[in-house]
This record gives sequence, C-alpha cells and structure tokens, in this order.
Amino acid sequence: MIIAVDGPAASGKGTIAKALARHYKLPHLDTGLLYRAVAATVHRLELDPAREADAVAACDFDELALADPVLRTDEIGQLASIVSAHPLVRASLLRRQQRFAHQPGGAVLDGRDIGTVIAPDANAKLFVKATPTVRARRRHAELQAHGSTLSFDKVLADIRARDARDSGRSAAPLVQATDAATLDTSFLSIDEAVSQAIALVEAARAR
Ligand SMILES: Nc1ncnc2c1ncn2[C@@H]1O[C@H](COP(=O)(O)OP(=O)(O)O)[C@@H](O)[C@H]1O
Ligand SMILES: Nc1ccn([C@@H]2O[C@H](COP(=O)(O)OP(=O)(O)O)[C@@H](O)[C@H]2O)c(=O)n1
Repeated sequence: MIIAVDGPAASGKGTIAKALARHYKLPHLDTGLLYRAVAATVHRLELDPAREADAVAACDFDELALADPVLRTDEIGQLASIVSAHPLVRASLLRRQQRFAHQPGGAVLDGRDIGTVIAPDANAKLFVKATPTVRARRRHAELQAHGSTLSFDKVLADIRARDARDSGRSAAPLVQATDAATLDTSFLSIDEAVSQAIALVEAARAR
C-alpha cells in the first residue's frame, strides 16, 4: 500500500506520516529532507540558490548529509523552497522518490507533490493543513527547542513566504490532489490527528 501525505510547512504531515508508517509497518520517506539537503549543499558551497545550474550541481549531495541537524533550520527551509522550484532539481530527485514509493509492500511518503506527481496511483492520499498561525506556533516551539532565537513573527512571515513560493511555482506546485482527503489539524492533538489519519486511510482502502 502506498500512502501519500502532502501539505504545507508544519501542518503536521511528517508526524502523521511517521505514525502511519509505524501503524502499517511500512517504510517512510520525508521527501522535504531531500530538498533541504540540496539547499544545505548550495549554502555550504556558496552557490546561488536562484540559479538552476547551481542548484542542480548540489543534487549530488552526500547521503550522510540527510542526518545533519542543520537541515531542520528555518534558513535551510527557506532555501529549500527556492531550490525546489527549479524543474531540473525536481527531475533529478524524482526517480529516487518514485522508486521508494513503488518498492514491494509499499511505503509512506510525505511532501508537497506525492499525491500529484510522485505517486498519483497511491492507495490513500491525505492533504494535511492547519492555519498559518497554528503552524507558525508549532514550528516556533520546535525551533526554540533546538536552540533557535527567531521570533514568532519571523517564523510566521517565513512560513507565509514559503507557502506562497511552494504554491505559486509552475513545477509541481503544492496543490491538493483531487482524490486526496483533507485533514485539518488546527484544533487536533497529535493523537487525534493520527487517529483521524488512520480512519481516512481505512476509508480510502475500502473504496
Ligand atoms: N496536531 C498537532 N498538535 C500539536 N502539535 C503538533 C501537531 N502535529 C504536529 N505537531 C508538532 O508541530 C511540529 C511540526 O510538525 P511536523 O509533523 O514536523 O510538520 P510538517 O512535517 O508538516 O512540517 C512538530 O514539533 C510536531 O511535534
Ligand atoms: N515533495 C516536496 C517536499 C518538499 N519540497 C520543498 O522543500 C521545502 C522543505 O520541505 P519540508 O517538508 O522539509 O518542510 P516542512 O514542511 O517540514 O517545513 C518545502 O518548502 C518545499 O519547497 C518540495 O518542493 N516537494
């Protein structure tokens, strides 16, 4: 079974995707990490994230880079949404994600374009959302726990900027697949969100 979980920054999609992977005993891929690794490589090599050729050169990142905590920073998140808009960057990461999705037994993937581009054939598709303020509150708390001193207002502004870039780009924009179920986590605890996600997957499987 392939489960596609898409949604904007800090909507809770990663938390839900991990919990679904545990529940259904499936492997999980956080596809945002791939774009974050490209961004971190661009940053380290002092390349220009807005230049497609520079960003493509950074797609050949070291696998070990995926475990680097720097990938989780706000700055790398912003850079990730710049490099991810280049069609050739997306093309370079496409096959790896499609192979992961279509491995025997299935998989859970979370990102922006899983249900629309990576695995349009997914057995269950969730589109996870929450209000920008709720998402910024969650991300701010998460960043603070990792030692960041960024203000709430800056985190909210960055989330809005990333939403606009991710939804406005022409290559695989963040858009809900027509056959994806919506899960608004704004007023749900993590446990409630996970229970509802499992119920939505069961409903999709039964169709
Ligand atoms: N329903 C929820 N209620 C409260 N906090 C949540 C909820 N879902 C996720 N979180 C917290 O919000 C932060 C961002 O969640 P995450 O799943 O990483 O979002 P995303 O993958 O969409 O960026 C994490 O610290 C996570 O623990
Ligand atoms: N499938 C994906 C996943 C991430 N991304 C890009 O990578 C950035 C970082 O993604 P992420 O999932 O790690 O970000 P969060 O939602 O965790 O904040 C996003 O803002 C998108 O620009 C994408 O374009 N397609």
